[in-house]
Amino acid sequence: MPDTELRLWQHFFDKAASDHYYKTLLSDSPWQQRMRKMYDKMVPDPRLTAYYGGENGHTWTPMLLEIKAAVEKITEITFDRVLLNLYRDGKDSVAWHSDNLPADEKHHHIASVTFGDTRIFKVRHKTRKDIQQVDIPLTHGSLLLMGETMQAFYEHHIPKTARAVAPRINLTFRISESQKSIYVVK
Ligand SMILES: O=C(O)CCC(=O)C(=O)O
Ligand SMILES: [Fe+2]
Repeated sequence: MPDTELRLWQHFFDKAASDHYYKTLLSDSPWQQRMRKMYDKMVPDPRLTAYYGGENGHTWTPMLLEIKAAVEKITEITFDRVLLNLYRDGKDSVAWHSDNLPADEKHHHIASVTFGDTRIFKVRHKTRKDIQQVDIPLTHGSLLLMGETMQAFYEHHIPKTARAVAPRINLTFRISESQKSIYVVK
């Protein structure tokens, strides 16, 4: 893609491993309902989250370290945080956003792993209208690597869907960012 690099491994984890990770993460993660200030109201995020690593995150579990090691091996990048998102059904979503700058004010790669039902990951350029928006179905066991310039030039979004969908878990492996605000919501 112009201005950045996106790499997708559709079957990075095989079905047996993905099923195992999905079931365990779904039942054992400390899922939280985050609230976000919008205008003057506090509104719940349309998904549940769990954050690991850093000063304020939960302590890494052996399973998350195992997934992280596999991601690091293929990408040759070392990550130190992971944000888990749980999309319980088609009503859960994430609004158009780009991920915030880490504390070091530099953009880094972000690796995104999916377990569970497929949802569409939409990507659009922030300023160039001549670049077509892309829709990437993120399937069970997939790995998507977003390049360093992705957050500066592009926004992404998981829309709600009227289809009957099972839960989806997404893990975004990141490099040292502040925990307080992970998104810039437009
Ligand atoms: O669920 C996804 O695939 C994307 C999640 C996301 O954009 C984020 O956590 O910043
Ligand atoms: Fe994001």
